[in-house]
Amino acid sequence: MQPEQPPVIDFSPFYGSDELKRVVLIDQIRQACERFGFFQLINHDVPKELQHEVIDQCKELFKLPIETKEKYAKDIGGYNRGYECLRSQNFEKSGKGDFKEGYYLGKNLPLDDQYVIDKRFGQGPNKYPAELRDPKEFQRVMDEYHEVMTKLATNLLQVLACTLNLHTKYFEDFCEHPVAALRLLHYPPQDPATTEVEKGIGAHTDFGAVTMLLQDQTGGLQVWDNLSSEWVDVSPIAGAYVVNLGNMMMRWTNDRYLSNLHRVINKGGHERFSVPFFFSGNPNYTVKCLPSCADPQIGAKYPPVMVHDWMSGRFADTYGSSEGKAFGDLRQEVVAGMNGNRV
Ligand SMILES: O=C(O)CCC(=O)C(=O)O
Ligand SMILES: [Fe+2]
Repeated sequence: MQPEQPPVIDFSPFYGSDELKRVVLIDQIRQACERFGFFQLINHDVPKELQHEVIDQCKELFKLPIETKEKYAKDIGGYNRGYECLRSQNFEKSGKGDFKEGYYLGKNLPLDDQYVIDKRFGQGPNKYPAELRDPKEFQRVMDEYHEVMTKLATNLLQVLACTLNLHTKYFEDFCEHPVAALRLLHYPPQDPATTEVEKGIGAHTDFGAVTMLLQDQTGGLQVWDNLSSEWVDVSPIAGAYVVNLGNMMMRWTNDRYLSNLHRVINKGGHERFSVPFFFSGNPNYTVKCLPSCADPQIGAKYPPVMVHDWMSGRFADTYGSSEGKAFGDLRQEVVAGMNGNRV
């Protein structure tokens, strides 16, 4: 089997009124979710200028001295916001740690928000570094971008509902007051002479429902192609989102849709910037096998789980004392899913 890149899908029919084009869009997304769990989305409604501003602000942020960035460390103060230094994650456990630094942001919630009071996963205030050249502009760009991406994810979930023969509004409650994180990422250039062991980010699957990633033109992202058993590049397309489903969506669809392995190796000699947006839904929502995905013989393979519990558990796995699941564990989980009975 020849390796294949995930498909590029035109989202414009979502905004139009041509029913036939909508049906084609739904079919394309369904096939991509079953085959790869990955696709690239073009002709969405996120302004290109805002995307450029986000990448520019990333560059400003990571230029700050390490002592300044460490003042905003993710480990200080909870809420899953702030800076994570180079090598702080080690997905494959085989090398020195992933060669990237990151910065988590979310919706900037006040401390008296009920979800913050209830200590719901990922709900809280942002950290905006005061040392930036223009801190106010950083905040404006990130807050605006978070809002626009929340809307795009909500729109995409409407289409996903249709791909699963569910009502367009099926995921509406799930999309209310969502756990939604922006992760600004900076990958310094790797030494081209190093072995494959060195990774920008080691092979892993994402935890949540859907991830929508903005990447610059550097390249380096790869996804596992199960049919050819090879890593394939996800080549940068200016302005496009690399969309992938997370483990929660795989579980929700009873393994019908795939949460696929991906990794980054940045050997092009340039620094790389990317910004994944992780959408995981309302923390109080209970995810249980979708009605259209239950297996005729065995029904649901997994018990229901609350979004808050699922996300807290998966994050503890990755950032906890054991520093994450080994590649083998994650892989096994995904392969088990792919071999599972499909509806
Ligand atoms: O930077 C990328 O292209 C991938 C990032 C990623 O997979 C993640 O943060 O989960
Ligand atoms: Fe990822």
